[in-house]
Amino acid sequence: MVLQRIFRTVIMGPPGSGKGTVSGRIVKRFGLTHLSSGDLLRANIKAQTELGLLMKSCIDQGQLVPDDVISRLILTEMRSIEQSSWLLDGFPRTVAQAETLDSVCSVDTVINIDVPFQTIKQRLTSRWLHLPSGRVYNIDFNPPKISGLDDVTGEPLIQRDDDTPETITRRLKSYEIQTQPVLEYYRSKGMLETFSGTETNKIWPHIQAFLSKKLFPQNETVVGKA
Ligand SMILES: Nc1nc2c(ncn2[C@@H]2O[C@H](COP(=O)(O)OP(=O)(O)O)[C@@H](O)[C@H]2O)c(=O)[nH]1
Ligand SMILES: Nc1ncnc2c1ncn2[C@@H]1O[C@H](COP(=O)(O)OP(=O)(O)O)[C@@H](O)[C@H]1O
Repeated sequence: MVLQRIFRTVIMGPPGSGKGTVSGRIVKRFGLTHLSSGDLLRANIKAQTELGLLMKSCIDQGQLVPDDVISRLILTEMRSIEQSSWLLDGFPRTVAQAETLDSVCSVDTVINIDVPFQTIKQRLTSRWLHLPSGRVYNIDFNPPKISGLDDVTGEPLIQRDDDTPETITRRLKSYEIQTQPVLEYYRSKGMLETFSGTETNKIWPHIQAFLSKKLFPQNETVVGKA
């Protein structure tokens, strides 16, 4: 499917709401380039860059990394894919970050996945991750074909150091205090589209229909006409 113009979207939601899972589906269905702040930070930690080493303790404690650090990282990455349509996952997480993003580009729409915190807590302790690609699994929801191994590469999966019950509680708190105001920021600009539920498979068809309409308005069926 070829897009007629550059399309930029942000996906938001509390930790564990399914942003990575839905992003994978959006990439597959609409061919947007996925930019994930969490994946970028984890790649830096894995490669033991100076930035990665500095940020690891912050992330493991369930705190947000400083605005200037993550903004620089994301904007550098964004510049390298300037001519592509993209999907930004995990950024912005503060109003200051949203303002920085606004100052460099215009975003077409913001997708907000709204899942109750109680549902999330269960999910995150059984999350498994393929670090190089960011592919996520869950032992209850979408287990890998072979336990502990990535379906595509056969490489080992890991559990994130910040997916412990105590850190999850801290991340949810920081979401409430620092990130929920970003929803208000986008809502007041008329850019926010919220999808609520407890199951990704039920939320996904609505997101897919919404994006189809945004990306390919010419394909919309005209109801009521012969
Ligand atoms: N049980 C269950 N797990 C899900 C569902 N959707 C996603 N997950 C899992 O929940 C965890 C968090 O999802 P993820 O996409 O990583 O969320 P993110 O932190 O918002 O990016 C992963 O282990 C997913 O496989 C769902 O509908 N039900
Ligand atoms: N935009 C951001 N601002 C500050 N910290 C961030 C940002 N994105 C990611 N991080 C850090 O990386 C951690 C993991 O992010 P992510 O993979 O997006 O996790 P989650 O599953 O919590 O949505 C966050 O808890 C935070 O410490």
